[in-house]
Amino acid sequence: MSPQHRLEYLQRMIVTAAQMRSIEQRIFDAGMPIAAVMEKVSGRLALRIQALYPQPSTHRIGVLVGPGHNGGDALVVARELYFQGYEIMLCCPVSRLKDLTATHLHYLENLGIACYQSVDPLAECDLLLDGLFGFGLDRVLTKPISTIVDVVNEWDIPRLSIDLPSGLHTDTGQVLGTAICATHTLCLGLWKLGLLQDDALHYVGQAELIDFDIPLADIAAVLGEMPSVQRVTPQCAIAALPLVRPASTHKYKMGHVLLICGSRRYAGGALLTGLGARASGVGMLSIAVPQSLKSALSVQLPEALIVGCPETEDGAIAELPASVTLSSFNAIACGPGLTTDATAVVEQVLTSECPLVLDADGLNIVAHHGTIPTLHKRQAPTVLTPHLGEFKRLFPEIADGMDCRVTAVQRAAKHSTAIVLLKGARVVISDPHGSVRVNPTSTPALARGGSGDVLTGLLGGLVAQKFAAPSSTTLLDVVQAGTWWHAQAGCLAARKRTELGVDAHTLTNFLIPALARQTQIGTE
Ligand SMILES: NC(=O)C1=CN([C@@H]2O[C@H](COP(=O)(O)OP(=O)(O)OC[C@H]3O[C@@H](n4cnc5c(N)ncnc54)[C@H](O)[C@@H]3O)[C@@H](O)[C@H]2O)[C@@H](O)CC1
Ligand SMILES: [K+]
Repeated sequence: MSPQHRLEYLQRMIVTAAQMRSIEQRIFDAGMPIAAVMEKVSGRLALRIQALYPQPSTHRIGVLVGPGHNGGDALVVARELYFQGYEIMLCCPVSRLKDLTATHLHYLENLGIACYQSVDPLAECDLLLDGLFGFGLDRVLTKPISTIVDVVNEWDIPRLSIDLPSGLHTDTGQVLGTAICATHTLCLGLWKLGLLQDDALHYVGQAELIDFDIPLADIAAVLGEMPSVQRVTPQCAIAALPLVRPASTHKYKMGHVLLICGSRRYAGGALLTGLGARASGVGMLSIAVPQSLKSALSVQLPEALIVGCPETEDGAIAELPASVTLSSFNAIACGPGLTTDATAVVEQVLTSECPLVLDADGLNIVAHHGTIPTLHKRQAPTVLTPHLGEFKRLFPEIADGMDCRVTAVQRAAKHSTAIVLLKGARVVISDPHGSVRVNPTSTPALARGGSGDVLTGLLGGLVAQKFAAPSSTTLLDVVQAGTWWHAQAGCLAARKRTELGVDAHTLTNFLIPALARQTQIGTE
């Protein structure tokens, strides 16, 4: 495998602490000495740290040393940086160290490097390395370590965590008492699940993977040939998008999506969903809205077929006109701006045999009817796109006390037989078989009213294209690709316009530029 393919493969992998330990054990059992692995890891860490924090602007580095091999890594990095001319100060608040860690500490002390139990002498450093705990952390931090963590978090000094910020649970990303709030996290070998949990993001800072040549066979032996939990990468997202259209195609072969959205109260939801669907490249776009929105929407989306529907007194869609045949569409996306008055329409689409993307009030109506029994009656695939509040309404038993978004979404998808996409800073998507995708790149600029409507439209258009023509791309692939694309548009818009400047309408204008940019990168 070429280095580029290896890197792409590693970027997709996610491990729990138990899986990492099994992989590590296989390497040791095969004959690689533990000390040699530590040297290798730390050599690569030291190179990266020098690139991120070059001399002379960074000169004095404080190193927090814990009892295990995370502390050992930190000591070997400290030794290498010392020989590169950095001034090193150690803080090791524990007396019982693992043997290898103790040996390295002994050598550093013999080199004349000062090691303190207190952290106070490190207050004037230019950079702090956090080697207190890695994936071996198994309980809540207590004094004096918890105090040290709290003290350094107050200092105005960059903090670089080795493997993961000390104090974070490796799998759930939850804070065990307190945790280092890192500027950078250099994750070793394989991405730890906890770094992809929303609760952890405040602590993780800029995260990077440091490859240390774990044999792929050992990864596959533990995670499987097709690991069920994966990160979304640009390559796999781009591969699932309908970018190359057959030369002799026509509009009906490129999918026909029906959007059902909007109400007099939430007229904008229909437009944003429509603009998202338009960007998907779908061959035909039909939008069912309350009759009173029809003329305004026709002006704003001239290429779409706008279907005016009878309205309730409050201006919600009362029913679909008899002229609409649901089975003639390749996909339906339903929900944004509907209000819960549109119950009859949602019931109607649920009984259709058309692939369905459900969002917003579409989800609330399903939750009201009982999620699992309602979805079990469906013949065609369903994609649910809840935010956390909607997820709790849809799956109250699963959401109750959930500490890991990945396992919660996995369970929700299995129980409901739908694809479940849980929105958040790190969107998690699972199919009913338990295959999970986590989108690792996004922007808080997307935390804004209407950006979900854009996603629903985009997904609707992509799903319609998938079902319009036979393809080997799975529905999960399509949903992860749409999620990635939406996030990339947010990132590009935030770069050009600041995070404040990414209203949902603006976001739709960045969908195509973001894709154009990424596909050039992806094919280079
Ligand atoms: N997986 C791998 O292949 C490699 C792992 N390495 C490093 O080794 C680390 C894992 O090493 P370890 O297994 O020694 O684990 P850690 O270094 O994370 O620490 C575990 C030690 O801390 C103690 N401990 C756990 N929670 C505590 C708490 N709240 N308060 C006080 N003590 C606590 C444990 O009893 C144990 O002695 C990784 O994160 C990484 O930095 C690298 O050295 C080399 C390669
Ligand atoms: K650490």
